[in-house]
Amino acid sequence: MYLKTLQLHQFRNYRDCLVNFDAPKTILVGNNAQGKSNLLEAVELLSTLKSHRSNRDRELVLDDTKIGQIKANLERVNGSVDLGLILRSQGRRTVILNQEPLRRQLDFLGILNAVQFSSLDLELVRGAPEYRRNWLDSILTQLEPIYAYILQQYNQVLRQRNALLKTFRKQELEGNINELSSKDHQTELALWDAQLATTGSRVTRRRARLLARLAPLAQGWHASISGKTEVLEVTYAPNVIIEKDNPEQVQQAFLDKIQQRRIPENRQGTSLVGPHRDEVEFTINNTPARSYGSQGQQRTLVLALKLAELKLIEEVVGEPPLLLLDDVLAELDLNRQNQLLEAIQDRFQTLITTTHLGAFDSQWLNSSQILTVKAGEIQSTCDGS
Ligand SMILES: Nc1ncnc2c1ncn2[C@@H]1O[C@H](COP(=O)(O)OP(=O)(O)OP(=O)(O)O)[C@@H](O)[C@H]1O
Repeated sequence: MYLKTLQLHQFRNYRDCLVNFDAPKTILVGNNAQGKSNLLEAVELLSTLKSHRSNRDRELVLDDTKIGQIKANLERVNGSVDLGLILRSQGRRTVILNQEPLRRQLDFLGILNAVQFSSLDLELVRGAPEYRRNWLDSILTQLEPIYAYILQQYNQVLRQRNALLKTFRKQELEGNINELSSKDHQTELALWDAQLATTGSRVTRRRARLLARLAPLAQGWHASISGKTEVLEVTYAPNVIIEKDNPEQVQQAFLDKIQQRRIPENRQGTSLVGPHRDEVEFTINNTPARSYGSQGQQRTLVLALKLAELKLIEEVVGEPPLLLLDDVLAELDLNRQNQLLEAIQDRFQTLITTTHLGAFDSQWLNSSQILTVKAGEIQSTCDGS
């Protein structure tokens, strides 16, 4: 797929801006805080309807204005698509596909596919398990937009079950509980247990399937970037262990584990079983990458994960997704830059932000459109200037 134009109106620090992308690679160069990442964020929003930097639309709309807009024209194999997103500093968003506002946001997902790679992604290796869960979830949403709905349902059940456990715990501590109310609690909780198991097993099974496909791709890339000196293992460590991808069996495993954890759950007043406690483990040559990996190894690992993501989305969607490199290319040494260049060639449209062009391999510079970003405005930089 190919992003032909991007138009920003009152979005972040852009008042009005139109960008025509006329090469498979675009380098956005500029000093700090000029709006380079904001532009990638706009593409991310069109892709997932989420920004990894903000949950509040108020922050996305230009200060002192009420409505912001992102528009794009995307070329896909089966034709051209116009995407639009209206953001309000107060109030709901409007998503627009081919000039028609959509009732369901779900129908907007999966049209523009993109893989992001920023320096924050090192947290995938170093950070808390939540980063790795969010990473799996964002890939799944791109591959299978209905997953956004499945996850939302699970989180809703989890919130309600947690609220119930908290209330029971409070009543117990206050001594406000008798045999009858205790029975009522058990009955009510059993209903939520069943819902947690049903919705949770949908999440777990999808994450397991994703990692089964992603891990060998990441392993291949890691071996190639490290010159075959390192072996990467990517292992899904779900909170509820699944033996077979069978819905009934997974739900039963959930219910069994809930039963086992009943006492600590009641004591802590929160749900201890379910995919909100999943983990993904990375080991390099049998040592955990999180605690023992060197900076260089961790960077190689993240690059391998991103390349795996790119390939998998391409396989499943049937078209190469966009690649958004936010301030990471200049941090890669020339060997890794070249690996990346070889991997993407001209097949994956790539938008790259950087504060300086000096660290780029000349092959990158020669094959890219270079745009200068300054205080929310964009100028094209002609060759040799
Ligand atoms: N809602 C908003 N309205 C106006 N300006 C905003 C808004 N949100 C962010 N900004 C401004 O956008 C700028 C940050 O832009 P951005 O994050 O894209 O930086 P960048 O060019 O990628 O820089 P760096 O190289 O430091 O990452 C800041 O000046 C910030 O004040």
